[in-house]
Amino acid sequence: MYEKQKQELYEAHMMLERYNLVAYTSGNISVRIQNHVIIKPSGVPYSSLKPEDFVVVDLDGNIVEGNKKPSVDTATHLYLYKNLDWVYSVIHTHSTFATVWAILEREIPVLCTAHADVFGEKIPITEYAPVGSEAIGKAAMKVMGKSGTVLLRKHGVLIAGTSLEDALKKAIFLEEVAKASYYAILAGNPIAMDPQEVDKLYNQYHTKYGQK
Ligand SMILES: O=C(CO)[C@@H](O)[C@H](O)COP(=O)(O)O
Repeated sequence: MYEKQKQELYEAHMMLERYNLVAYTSGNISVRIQNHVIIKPSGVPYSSLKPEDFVVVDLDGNIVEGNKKPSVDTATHLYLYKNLDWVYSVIHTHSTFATVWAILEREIPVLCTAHADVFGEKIPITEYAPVGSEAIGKAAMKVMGKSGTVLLRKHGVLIAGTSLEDALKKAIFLEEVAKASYYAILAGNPIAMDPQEVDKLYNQYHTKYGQK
């Protein structure tokens, strides 16, 4: 089933590795196709991951196809798909600088234009939630805004996207923004951007930037 989508999902996982957003087995991506979700198998190192390893589950978490155990974060991903109809891809990472903010239990304020462009709001942080159930998804939804991007307290990052490409882009830019903001705070006392300017940049970026 879904050979093309499994190949795309495999390549997306390789992108996470290429951008140094994951290490060894950490993190995972899923995509939704109608009532099915394709997700990374649990605990398989990126170096030995293959497209045919990906697991197809239904929205209740029952395995539809695959001979490996699905990601330990499957319930988290499914919670977002079941509760947010615009979500077609979910990414979880422990990307280093974003996780530093999560460990420090601090949301990321909007300090630079790249943050305003892509996310259009601060990156919020969830309450602490344990791995392995819907708890992380529930905690994420309590604080999630229009960016679909949250820091998981003491854990890492959770991103909801309208597509695999949208979620990947946010995962990559989040780490860039988390890194620049971390260094800015280390070096001085940066001031958060004016909310009106943030809205303006966000709207411009999402309606005019690139090949639109
Ligand atoms: O954060 C966690 C577990 O604490 C996960 O992201 C693991 O890092 C990857 O789990 P699998 O997707 O391989 O089950």
